[in-house]
Formats: sequence, structure tokens, C-alpha cells
Amino acid sequence: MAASASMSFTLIKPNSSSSSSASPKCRVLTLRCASQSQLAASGLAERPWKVSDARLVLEDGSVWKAKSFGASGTQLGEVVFNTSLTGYQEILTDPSYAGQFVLMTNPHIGNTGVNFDDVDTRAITRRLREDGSLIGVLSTEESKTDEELLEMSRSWDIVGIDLISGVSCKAPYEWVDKTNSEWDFNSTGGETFRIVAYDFGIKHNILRRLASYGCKITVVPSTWPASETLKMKPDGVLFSNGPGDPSAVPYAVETVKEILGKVPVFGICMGHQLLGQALGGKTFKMKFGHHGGNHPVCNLRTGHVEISAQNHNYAVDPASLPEGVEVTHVNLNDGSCAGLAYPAKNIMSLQYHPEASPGPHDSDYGK
Ligand SMILES: NC(=O)CC[C@H](N)C(=O)O
Repeated sequence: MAASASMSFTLIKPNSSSSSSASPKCRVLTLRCASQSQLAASGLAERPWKVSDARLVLEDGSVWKAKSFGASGTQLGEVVFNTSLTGYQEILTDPSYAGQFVLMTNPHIGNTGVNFDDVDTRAITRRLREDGSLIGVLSTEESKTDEELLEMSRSWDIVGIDLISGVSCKAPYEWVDKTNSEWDFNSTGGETFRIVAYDFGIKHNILRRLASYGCKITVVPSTWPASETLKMKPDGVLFSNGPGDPSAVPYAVETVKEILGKVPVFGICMGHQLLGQALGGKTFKMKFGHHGGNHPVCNLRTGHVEISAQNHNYAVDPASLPEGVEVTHVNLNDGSCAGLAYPAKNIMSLQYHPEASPGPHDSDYGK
């Protein structure tokens, strides 16, 4: 689903003037440093892909000059940074990043660290840490002026947009693949539960982990009616991860509401945010969210700390939840809600990724 481009960066003085607009079309892009001399020395400049000048223009008026290879054109999106040390392939193919650019911060991926030829892309991360996630336009089109690109970045917002409909499957299907045995560490033999999994941009490893635990899984589109799901008489329903603003998909919240209390349900990330709303709570946008494989979470039921993989810009406001809903997990970096349960209705959910691949695997408890 994702286009990607690798770029070297040189920061020039912020430019704050503006002029035209364009329709938003967003893809996940990764920003990676390599100097032109390195590219030339390695022969990359002669490879089939085109190396071209590129610019990342942020809505704050800053213009970041770059060299790109692997993709060309102009893309608009929200720039977020990810602190994971490994797994950038999985990050770039995670549908939850639809509408966003991913800026890797690990020196081995996102930048070259000590390199006097290039400005370190961690400078962009610092900017995002100050101001929060920013909309940006990444372009290799020389015909577009900085002002035009700036205007594009200022005339689009990721808030309020339904991004899950663009990444969900279009028809139901059965999922059978398990975690490859060389990577498996917790699994059960035999069939356990029949699950309907709502695909809001579901990650394959969620499905693999469930299959390894013996679940028989039917994946359904985001618009699949609750009544059809209930007719399938599943033992449980999973609401998956997915991109974008959870308050911009009221139809999905309605589906969740219709299912709650009738069968046990579990939500991951977007699924957790939809459950929070279906229970009467509200979500809010965080400053720059949580994106990385190193987030400490406290499981309040056990007192144990789990290191978790996270990828979200929104969170459920615990103060907005009705009585009876229990906050089961808390992010120890900022105290935000990382898990919910409502035992009276057999509901549980996590804001983070217990199935993370690559790990950490602290939250894959096994049986
Ligand atoms: N990984 C996800 O499901 C992301 C959830 C939601 N799109 C957010 O950014 O908060």
C-alpha cells in the first residue's frame, strides 16, 4: 500500500510565504540519509531508479532539501517520527500509517549519525517534538515552488478524515496462516475459538498470532454489518488497528456498539479507540503520539511493566469513560490510557500492539 522514498537531507532557512493548493493523496514515505558522494561512490546513481532533488516542506514554513530515490512526484501527509530500532519494513507496510510520512529516528535507519556532509534527520524529529506532528509535502517536482508546496501543506488536515475505508479489505475472507515455527514462542495445538476480525487496516501478524493460538478467523471489511457478524455466531469479535482519526469514523463506532454485550470483544489500537467511543468515551489527538518499539506500559492488574510497540496519534480520554469501565494499562511515559476492560460486557482492548513483529513480545502472554 505504501510508496517509499529514501532521501538525504540538507536544511535550509525556513521559508514562510505561500500561494496555491492541490488535492491530498497520501502515502507512507521513509526518510533516510545518504550523501550524494556516497550514492555515486556506491554506483547507486547508475542504478535503474532515478535520483532526483526533493524537498520536504512543512506547514511551519521550514523547507528541507533532499535527494530522493525510489519514488517521484508530490505527496501530502502528516509527518510523524518512529523510535523503533528494527522492523522498518513492517513499519512501512503498516496500514495504520496511511496518510502519514514516517521519519525514522534510529541513526542506523533514519540518518547517518556523525556525517558532516548531511544535516541529520533528527533535526526534523526535534522540530516535531517541539510543535507536535506537522503536515508536510514531499516533492521531487522542480516545477512546484516552495510557496506552492507550503500552501498545499497548510490546506490539508489529517483530522476528521476517514482513512480506514481506503485500507480495509473489500470482502470477507478466511485467514489460516500461523506464525512461522522458527519465530513462534507461544502457541496452542487444536482449534480454540471462532473469531470475526474487523479489518480497519489489520496487520497480518495479529491474524498470525490468533491462528497460532488455534483461532479460526474470518476477516471482514470495515463496513460489514453487525447483524451479519452476529449471524456468524462467533466466539469473539476483534476490532483491528487502523489509520487516522478515530472520531472521524462514526459508522464503525455504531457497528461496535451493536456488537457490544452480545459476544466477547477485543480491540487493538484503532479498535481500542472505537471501543472507547462505543462505551461513551472520547478520543483526543496527542502532541506527536507514540510511534516506536520501546514504550513502557504498566499492566495495572498485575503491576507488571511491559515494553511495548506502539503506533498511534490519538488516545482515549479516561475521564470521559462511564463508571464500570476499567483502565487496565497505562503508558508510563505520559500516563495515557493504554488498555481498557469492561468485564460486565466481556470487553477488553489495548492501545498498543501485543502482536508486535518484530517484538517486543512482553504483551504476548500466551495461555
Ligand atoms: N495503529 C493504529 O491503529 C493507529 C490508531 C489511530 N489511527 C491513531 O493514530 O491513533
